[in-house]
Amino acid sequence: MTSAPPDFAPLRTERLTLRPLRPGDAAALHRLVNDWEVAKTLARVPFPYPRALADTWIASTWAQIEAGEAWHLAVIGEEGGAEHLVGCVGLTLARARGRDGRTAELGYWVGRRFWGHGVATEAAGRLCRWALANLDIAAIRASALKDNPRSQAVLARIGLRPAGEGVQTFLSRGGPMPVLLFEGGREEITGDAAPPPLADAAPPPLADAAPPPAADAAPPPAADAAPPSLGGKPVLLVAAVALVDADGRVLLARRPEGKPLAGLWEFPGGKVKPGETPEAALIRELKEELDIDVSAACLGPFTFASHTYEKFHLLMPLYLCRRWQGEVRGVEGQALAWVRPQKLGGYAMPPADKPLVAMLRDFL
Ligand SMILES: Nc1nc2c([nH]c(=O)n2[C@H]2C[C@H](O)[C@@H](COP(=O)(O)OP(=O)(O)OP(=O)(O)O)O2)c(=O)[nH]1
Repeated sequence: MTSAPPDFAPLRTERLTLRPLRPGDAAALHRLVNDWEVAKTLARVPFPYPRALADTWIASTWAQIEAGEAWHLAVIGEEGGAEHLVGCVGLTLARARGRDGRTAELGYWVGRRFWGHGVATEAAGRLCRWALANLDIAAIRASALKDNPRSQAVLARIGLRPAGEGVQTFLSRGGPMPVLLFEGGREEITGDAAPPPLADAAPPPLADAAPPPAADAAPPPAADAAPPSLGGKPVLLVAAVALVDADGRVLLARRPEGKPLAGLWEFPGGKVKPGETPEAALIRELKEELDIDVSAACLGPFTFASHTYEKFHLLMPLYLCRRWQGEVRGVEGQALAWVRPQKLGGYAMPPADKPLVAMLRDFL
């Protein structure tokens, strides 16, 4: 069994820290969970809860994090400058793949004296968003006892939706109990079925912001001309690139937690700012995001995406680039993957990218 704490950077929320459990948490954990009001809501917790079980369980959570099987974390709050254990939250990878990919099972409990403050929603929501952005999962499942409306409300607030009923064995209750099942995908939980264009990305002009007057130029648009829109939605112009290395592999970058569509893999790039050309935007983005220098001459127009999201219409020229200067690195801490064209389909990507992947596979 693992004897060193797992390598896991704590997750923070406004009021809480989620970090691996420590041996020193065992006494507080035992005190909080060896409470009938808490234990009776939990399937895998016996009651009474033996003190020694706290030590064994903490050690087993380390091994599970190291193995990439489950992430059970201590929820730590602060009171009067001192840290204290408030509860636990965990996600366990399901063995079987669901329809859209792997799923993880969510569980949590909060010590009775911390009830009623939104702790479970804050901690479980944070862990779910982290997991969707960093693990290879497409959905999260959970269950709550039929007679536990508080927990059902927490799951609904995180974005999980009812998914039927079931029966589960509860150690604490000594037998099978009826439960309600819940499930949520990336869109429900991260709330970005449709990433809104950010304020600074308000529909960029498709031409230069202030074209120099020229004698033979076409007449400027009337001052009250509507901003570019397609199908009644503002246009979001994004420039992206398929960087191809000497082995013919394509670079994908993972959208980090906090951004719309977090956890999906994309072609590096970003929004074209007012007054920029797509090439200039890409050169800037590649420096900012990957620390490489690319010249416009090395950006070959390849194809484009035209996709209607709920709040905007995305127009995204995709360039091909085989030459750049510098070592590619994820400056913003984003995960990167060099992927063989035939394997691109195995990466969850934004809906707009699906046709691009098929074209790249055929072309490369
Ligand atoms: N870069 C990139 N964006 C994509 C792809 N597919 C896709 O739908 N998009 C969408 C997601 C976003 O709504 C938008 C890109 O916006 P972004 O927020 O990543 O742009 P940015 O890098 O300028 O971000 P920021 O500085 O404003 O945070 O385009 C893709 O393959 N690459």
